[in-house]
Amino acid sequence: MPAGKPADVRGRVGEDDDARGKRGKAGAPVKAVSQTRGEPKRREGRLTLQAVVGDGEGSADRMRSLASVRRAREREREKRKGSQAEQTRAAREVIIPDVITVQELSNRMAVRAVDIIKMLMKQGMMLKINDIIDTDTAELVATEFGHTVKRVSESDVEEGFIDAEDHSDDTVVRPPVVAVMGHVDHGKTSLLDALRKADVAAGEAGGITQHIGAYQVRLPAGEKVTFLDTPGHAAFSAMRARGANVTDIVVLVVAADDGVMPQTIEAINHARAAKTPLIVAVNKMDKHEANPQRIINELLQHEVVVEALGGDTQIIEVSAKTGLGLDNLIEALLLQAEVLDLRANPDRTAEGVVIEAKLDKGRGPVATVLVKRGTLKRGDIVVAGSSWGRVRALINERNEQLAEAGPSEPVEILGLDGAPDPGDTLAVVESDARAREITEYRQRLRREKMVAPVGAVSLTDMMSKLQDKRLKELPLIIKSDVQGSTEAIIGSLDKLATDEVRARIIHSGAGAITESDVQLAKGSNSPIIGFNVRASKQARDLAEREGVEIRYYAIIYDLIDDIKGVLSGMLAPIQRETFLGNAEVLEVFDISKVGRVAGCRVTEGRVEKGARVRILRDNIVIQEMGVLSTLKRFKDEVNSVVVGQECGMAFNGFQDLKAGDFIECFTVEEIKRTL
Ligand SMILES: Nc1nc2c(ncn2[C@@H]2O[C@H](COP(=O)(O)OP(=O)(O)OP(=O)(O)O)[C@@H](O)[C@H]2O)c(=O)[nH]1
Repeated sequence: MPAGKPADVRGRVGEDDDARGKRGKAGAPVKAVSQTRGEPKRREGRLTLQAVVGDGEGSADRMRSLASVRRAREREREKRKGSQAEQTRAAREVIIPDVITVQELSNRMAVRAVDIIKMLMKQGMMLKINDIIDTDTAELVATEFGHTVKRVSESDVEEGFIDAEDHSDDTVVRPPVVAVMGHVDHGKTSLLDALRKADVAAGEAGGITQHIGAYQVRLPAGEKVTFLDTPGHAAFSAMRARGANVTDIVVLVVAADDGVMPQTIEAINHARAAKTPLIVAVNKMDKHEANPQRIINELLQHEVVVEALGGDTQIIEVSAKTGLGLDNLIEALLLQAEVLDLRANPDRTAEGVVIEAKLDKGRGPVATVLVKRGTLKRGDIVVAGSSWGRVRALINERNEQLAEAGPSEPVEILGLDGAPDPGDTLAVVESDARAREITEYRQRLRREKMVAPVGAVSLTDMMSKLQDKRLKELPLIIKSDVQGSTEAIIGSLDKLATDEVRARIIHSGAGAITESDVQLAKGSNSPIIGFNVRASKQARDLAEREGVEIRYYAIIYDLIDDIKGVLSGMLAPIQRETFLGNAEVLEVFDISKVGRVAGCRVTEGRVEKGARVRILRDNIVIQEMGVLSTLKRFKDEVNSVVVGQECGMAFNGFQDLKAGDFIECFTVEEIKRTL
């Protein structure tokens, strides 16, 4: 290596750091820079000075100066050792995820980033502060600095962040969260507006004054109902696609003068896929052409059975225009809520779901959060999606500043450092550091697309899940050019169904594949089948982002054949056993290191190493032993021993083996079944 190289390299790194320092990064790198840059110059200076002010004996002086430099270096090394000892004294357990930036590693080790960069440079790695290093490198660095290392998987960062599954402490009754869905122009918006008026404070000052994505109606008897006030199923399924099921009850609005329409059916399928109960509001009852009976019949065709017909769906006749039946609708909601027994624990750290979020010019990022459990308080440190912040203000739809918000309460929060996405979970964390750790991880995940979208939906995935026997139904969404083909496809798929496996059609219809279909697919874990139709650009993009598979077909036979293949994969394979031979146990020895060894004679057929064995006593199976791993003839390992020959077999873990037992040897073949 040329003599000037190290200084050159150092210089370059110094400049890099310097440049970064100027870009306004933390103070530490800047400080580190001056030292790094100063070091070689100082040394150079001393060298020259010693040489010049010496007693003129040239090379001797030079020798002395070199010696003194050496001593200086010695001292420096000692000093460094000392500081290293200091670091060792402050050794800590450094948590290292799969991927970490130099900066983050430096934070976690409490070591200057520049020192890490220097160390990496010695290993031949030229890295900058924001560069990512892998776990092995990070571990090497951390141990060099005298720390111990705990490796965690990236996703562990989120561990314990949210425990949405544990509802054991959900003891207090909470208001229901209601979404209004239905066909275009059937009166969703009008109904939501009319319902606002049911609020006790609606007429007075302090009524609902701003749209925040949801509002709470307070009823005279003290009950509350929370309405998501973005009508339609787009918002509902967008949230569900992100894994957030905030809606407890769906109000399905059907105009009495129009009846069940394509979007009514879509809404039914969305609610059904989310297992959310429906209440049907037959709207526009003030119109003389209103025909509620017709709607009951049409709903029946879509397996929505109203109470009058022995089903469990409440149907309420209303008019958003005149206010007719709104009391009944609210009563129906409260009744349904009671049946659902909706509960939450208000006395815990809050968790919620983002319903809307925007960047407000004056107020910065604003997110409406529906609190699911716990109580969200001003001052809480929260993480929502890949944003975080300290809650600066909580504002409700009446424009009131709140100190806290409890379960099912929608509130706008200020204080986040960015706008999260609707459907993102919000959770309170204990510290800024924790919040930063989670959001940095999530941002990185987003930036680098390090992993496929969580829970990607594809037929191949399905296949492997099905082989795990976790699923016996194949959920599908089918879109085709005309209703006739949809029906033909569904008819053919139905014929494939057996007692063990079947296709379950989550949603079907004629027309292009829409974003709503993709969201439904994501939320219900089903691939989309397009027959002679294509997905819109937005739907395609969304499918790609969310990892939803769309398969296109032009020939029904191909489609059915593919699905048949997937369903066949769902059938548990048949296990076919082939008998190889029997061996009688003559004597049993305990041999140290090897364990139980049986001296046997093959009485029938043959025994084979690698085949399966079980132990029989008086022709009764007393133990399955798995695979025969040790088979010896005299001293040699052999692969097979035939009838009449003696052999030794080792059996660990079965103490009861006795002379006179028989060892049955067999193979097992898994035979795939087809439909
Ligand atoms: N006569 C009568 N008209 C109604 C009633 N409810 C809504 N309308 C009218 O129906 C039309 C559509 O109502 P919206 O509330 O906008 O319907 P929507 O379902 O929200 O429509 P989109 O937002 O376009 O999906 C409007 O002209 C309303 O005035 C009702 O109860 N009676």
